[in-house]
Amino acid sequence: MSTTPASPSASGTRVPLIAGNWKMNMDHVQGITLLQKLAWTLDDAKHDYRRVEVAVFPPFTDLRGVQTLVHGDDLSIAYGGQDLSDQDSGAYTGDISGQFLAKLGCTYVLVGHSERRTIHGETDEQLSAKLKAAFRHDLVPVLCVGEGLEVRRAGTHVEHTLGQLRADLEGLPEDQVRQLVVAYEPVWAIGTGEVAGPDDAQEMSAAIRAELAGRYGDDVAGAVRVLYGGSVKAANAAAIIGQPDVDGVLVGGASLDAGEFANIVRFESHLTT
Ligand SMILES: O=C[C@H](O)COP(=O)(O)O
Repeated sequence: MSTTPASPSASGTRVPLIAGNWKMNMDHVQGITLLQKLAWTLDDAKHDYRRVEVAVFPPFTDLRGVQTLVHGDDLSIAYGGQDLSDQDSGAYTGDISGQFLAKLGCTYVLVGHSERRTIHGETDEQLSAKLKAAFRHDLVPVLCVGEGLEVRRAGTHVEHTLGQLRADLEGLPEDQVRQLVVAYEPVWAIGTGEVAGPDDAQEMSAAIRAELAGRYGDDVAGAVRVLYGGSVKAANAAAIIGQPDVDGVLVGGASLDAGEFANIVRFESHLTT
């Protein structure tokens, strides 16, 4: 049964978002199978999508198939692109416009994932332009920020991550900032099995929210969802999302297994009361 995907309510209550980033995995056939399995598993568990929102970020080549399945089967799973160009059209070989993602029914788009920052050398200036491009096409950006191991060891991770946030949000109006999702991803914990503890996730999420409150006011800061990403599994998701300033998770490897990802979505059922 479909319901409109959840979003933060007008009262400021933040609906948790469980997002699966498939990265460069799953061709368009495998992607459909994975999404079908995920939807069936969550259906069997009578998952309430208004209570916990679910989104997937497949490779670009999967998006048309994902759109067809989501619409055809009336699924409540949202989806988005893993990146977008800061331009809308033109001679930019290999790039994908936000306009194309919007036309494919994407709700979200990842901006500044650490693999884009490190492997592709994306700068904060480019990411700031990509955020603006996303909003031009009514896409909700999931802005990824976070520090590498050396910065963490030096103890300057909060300052470093807030510096990225400030630079990326440069020039963005308040009404757009309030729609954002921010994902804190300590790079040293991505795909390594190393997980920042729930306290680390809370420390950074609270710092991000305080930064937003200082610049845009409590109302805006209270609306922005802050996710944690880095080796999240069903076994550690509940403790992380249980933190007061953590509003969900951005999952890589574990999102490629429908059963494991569904268990992360159902994190509330693993909470001890
Ligand atoms: O986008 C997802 C993050 O990079 C985390 O990936 P991971 O769960 O495989 O560590």
